[in-house]
Amino acid sequence: MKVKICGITDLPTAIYAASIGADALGFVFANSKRKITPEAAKAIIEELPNNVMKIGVFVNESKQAIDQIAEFAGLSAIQLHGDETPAFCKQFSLPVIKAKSIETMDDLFTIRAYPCEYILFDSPKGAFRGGNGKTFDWNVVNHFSAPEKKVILAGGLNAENVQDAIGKINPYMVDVSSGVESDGKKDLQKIKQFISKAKTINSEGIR
Ligand SMILES: O=C(O)c1ccccc1N[C@@H]1O[C@H](COP(=O)(O)O)[C@@H](O)[C@H]1O
Repeated sequence: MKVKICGITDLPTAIYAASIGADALGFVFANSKRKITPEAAKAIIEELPNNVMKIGVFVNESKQAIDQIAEFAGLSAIQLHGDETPAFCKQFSLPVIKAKSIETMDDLFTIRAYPCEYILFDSPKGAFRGGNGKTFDWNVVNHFSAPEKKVILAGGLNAENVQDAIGKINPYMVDVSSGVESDGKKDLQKIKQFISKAKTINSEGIR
């Protein structure tokens, strides 16, 4: 199972997560308690191995700003976590992850129209557009099928629930932010536990 650790704001955490198997790291450029400047993200990204995906998280940002930050910081993919349309998502040369808040089955119809390689299922928005540490009803998405898309599961995941989530949904990747923090800061022990749990379960949900 692939793992993304989101909301990276410092180099030691990024290096540690990459060294123990994180496949992707997320840098939030949107309004968030984890917001990072393009300069700080660039300084971290320059030190990371090539095989780790460097994902920029944006909410209702302009294409021009996204392109500028992506090139400056050295991003390898773009996560659009706001109200971006399918036409907006189509314009980028980097891979796009379109995030969708899931409440009812209707939310699954709209996501199929997005011309994106990746779709990300998250909880309904809270104080911020994402990163609120809340789960959603996984039953809504556990029969979702779109063979041409890679599904990323997010929203309130942690070391205690990630194996159940994988067993139920069998996503391409799991994404966590709040669930690997203590007192609002990334917790290396929690990152280690999360990655270890996510990577010791197969697609049939067998540990
Ligand atoms: O992490 C944030 O602060 C954030 C802010 C704005 C948009 C998205 C954000 N993060 C994404 O939110 C989900 C769920 O995170 P959590 O594990 O429930 O805290 C995840 O996709 C993050 O990439």
